[in-house]
Amino acid sequence: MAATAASTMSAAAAVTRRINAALRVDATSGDVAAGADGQNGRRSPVAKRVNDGGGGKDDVWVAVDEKDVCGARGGDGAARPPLFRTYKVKGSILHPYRFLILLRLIAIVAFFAWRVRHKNRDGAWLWTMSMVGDVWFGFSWVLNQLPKLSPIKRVPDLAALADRHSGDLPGVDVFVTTVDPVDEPILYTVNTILSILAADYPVDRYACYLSDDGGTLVHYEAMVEVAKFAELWVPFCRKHCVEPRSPENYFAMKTQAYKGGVPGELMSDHRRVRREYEEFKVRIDSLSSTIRQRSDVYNAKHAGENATWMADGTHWPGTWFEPADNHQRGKHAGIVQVLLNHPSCKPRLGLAASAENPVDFSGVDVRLPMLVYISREKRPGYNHQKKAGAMNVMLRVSALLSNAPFVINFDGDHYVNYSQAFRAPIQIKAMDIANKFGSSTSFVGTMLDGANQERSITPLAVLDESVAGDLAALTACAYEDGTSWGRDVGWVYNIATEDVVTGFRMHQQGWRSVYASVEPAAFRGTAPINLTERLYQILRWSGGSLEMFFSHSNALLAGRRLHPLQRVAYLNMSTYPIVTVFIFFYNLFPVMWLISEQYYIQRPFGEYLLYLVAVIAMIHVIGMFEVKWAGITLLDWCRNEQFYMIGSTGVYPTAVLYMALKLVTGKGIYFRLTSKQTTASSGDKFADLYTVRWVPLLIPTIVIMVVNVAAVGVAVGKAAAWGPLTEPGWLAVLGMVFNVWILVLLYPFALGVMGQWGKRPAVLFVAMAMAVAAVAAMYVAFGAPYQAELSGVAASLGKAAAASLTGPSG
Ligand SMILES: O=c1ccn([C@@H]2O[C@H](COP(=O)(O)OP(=O)(O)O[C@H]3O[C@H](CO)[C@@H](O)[C@H](O)[C@H]3O)[C@@H](O)[C@H]2O)c(=O)[nH]1
Ligand SMILES: [Mn+2]
Repeated sequence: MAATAASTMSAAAAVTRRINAALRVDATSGDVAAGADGQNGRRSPVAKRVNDGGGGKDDVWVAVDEKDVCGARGGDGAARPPLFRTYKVKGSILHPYRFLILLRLIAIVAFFAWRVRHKNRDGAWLWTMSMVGDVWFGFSWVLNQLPKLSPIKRVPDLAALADRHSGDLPGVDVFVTTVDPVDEPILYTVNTILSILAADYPVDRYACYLSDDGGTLVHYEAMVEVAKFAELWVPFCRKHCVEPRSPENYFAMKTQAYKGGVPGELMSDHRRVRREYEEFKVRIDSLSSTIRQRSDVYNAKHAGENATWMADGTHWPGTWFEPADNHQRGKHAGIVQVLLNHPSCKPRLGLAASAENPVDFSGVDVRLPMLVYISREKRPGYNHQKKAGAMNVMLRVSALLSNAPFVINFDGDHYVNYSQAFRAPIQIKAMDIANKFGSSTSFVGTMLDGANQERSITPLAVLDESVAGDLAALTACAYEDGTSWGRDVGWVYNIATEDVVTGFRMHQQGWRSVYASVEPAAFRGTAPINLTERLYQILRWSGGSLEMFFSHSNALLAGRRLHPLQRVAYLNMSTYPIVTVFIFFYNLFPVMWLISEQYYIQRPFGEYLLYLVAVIAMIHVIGMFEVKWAGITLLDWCRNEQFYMIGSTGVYPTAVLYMALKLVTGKGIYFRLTSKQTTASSGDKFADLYTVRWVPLLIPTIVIMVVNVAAVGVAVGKAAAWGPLTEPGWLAVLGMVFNVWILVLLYPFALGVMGQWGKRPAVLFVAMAMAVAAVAAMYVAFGAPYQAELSGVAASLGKAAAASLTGPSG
């Protein structure tokens, strides 16, 4: 059942992170695009586009009839389309899927019963260990499978909301975090901010905050540049309804259907804006050297100084290029700068085309939303709590400046991919209100307005002295001393995955979450393509998950407000790495077989094999069903399987080891920031893929690869020594299938550690073939005669094959 479990969990892993995503409080990951054809009677142009965009999936999803749920009647008595629709997987797919799950459950139980009845006498310890592993495999599979029994998604009709509640959309505070202009390339962050500033949401109802944990002047001045460039970019987006509104991604796109109102002007406007964007990028790129040069000039005038200077000729309060006291990483003052103040409530139209303004904005609202730069104070001796600490500072500062009832969070490398995305969660909230209080449009409107009234503070026109003092206090490290921040208030501290735990706390308190999907995908982000970087990232995630299990945020300890299936999902989320310890040892099992041929995991072998094949086949068929509605391709799924095997041979067992050490020694895990690139300016966007950084984390997987290549070699040797048609011969070949399977799963890893050579996979195949041939030859020359002599040909070969079959099957 080892093999079963491996694949059980491969499917599990794919979904684990997805579960995580669905449970996140921040909207950044809470959305996966999988459009469905809304069968609403009425379709506005936007709705139509949305539906067409996601077309072709209605062979999987059917709308749930919600008449009585959402009361499709407006206050005026006229029938209205619902604000969003709920879809479930249609019966002809769902029923066989559930039936298979039941069947597999029965098969597993039968398998356990059979194994218990056929206890191994020799090698009892091996048998016992593998039983423990199998029980855990089965249990974790159930944890993973249960929450997926009834897939549901909700698709908001954004146009319906625009029609009914556009006047009373509530306030939203948008938080962006960044740390380092190099590790997290500043170009990403700049695009994140621009995509937010250009979002299709009432400009006077949202504000954008950037938290810069590096406290660098480069980031601050980049935001000054962004505020300037936004005056062109945002009205351009509005005028031509472009998507997506992150310029880098927009300009990288091929042609698309025009959605704006003045197609005739697109060409020239596009050309103009593109040129401006290129110049803007050059300025962003050279910020670092511009600031250095400026600082050199000022420092020359002030003998003995080595400061970093702002454009206005004053010292930058944050970190300096040349670290100095109070101006270095981890030790500098707090900074809050409002770069764009809150706009007026009335639209302000732009200027007609002229010599200075080549782009005609005469019919376009040119207001921009509020933009604030924050760098919290840093002092030695404080645990700054990474992103969670930054988020909590933003919560406080925004409470003073805009105090919106809703927040959305982006990492510095995420962006808004669909400009209407901010409306979707609001829409679902509106629906929620309608379900509770009835669906009179104007009444729901006042309720949403009510939510907005929580904005008790009128936006500040100017930041006077007293506000500046308050802001300084709110960004100070000492502010949270002796308070509940990080425990019962705000983002949760002392955990590597603050997002998951914060979401968990909210669910625990009775907050409900909804899985909404829009087409095109609402938000997008980047993932590291460098192998080492990616492994460290999933090490942080899996380590954080285990920490969660061994903290008071354990799902078993949550109160009754947590939905039972949510509890199961969180249990799965916080225990998923454990199973890989068993997978790891199963993968190493061929070692036994190389040393000696005396080991069995289970007898009688034929039946054991039959059970294995059955449960493995079933898990894959179940996975195929999930692929159907997950909106991923078969290739995506295969890649997921591969990456899961890579993670479970090195990273996840390491996370378990770390956790065990932490429990014993009380020392936590140091988790580092995911570096987004190593080759900052090398033009080749795949350069990172071919950079190997040797770290101990790579070793376990390499060992497993070597062991399995050797096992293949021995199997080939056996087949050659005894002839492939003899019983020992074909058993050896059969056993090899499992080793090859492991190697296929680890193939991307092998390419990854080859670095530049990875561009030529043929090299890998040749090297593998040579290694296999060498081991086979060695076996024929030394191994076969020795073993034949030692234990008698027939007996030994039967067992050897058994070991090779069970060994790698994890
Ligand atoms: O001291 C710090 C460290 C990190 N960050 C920010 O936190 C975000 C996430 O950090 P990153 O290293 O990029 O982690 P990822 O694994 O890519 O991020 C995922 O996983 C994290 C931990 O679960 C979540 O916080 C993120 O939202 C989620 O996107 C980035 O915007 C960072 O700028 C800070 O603001 N301050
Ligand atoms: Mn990230």
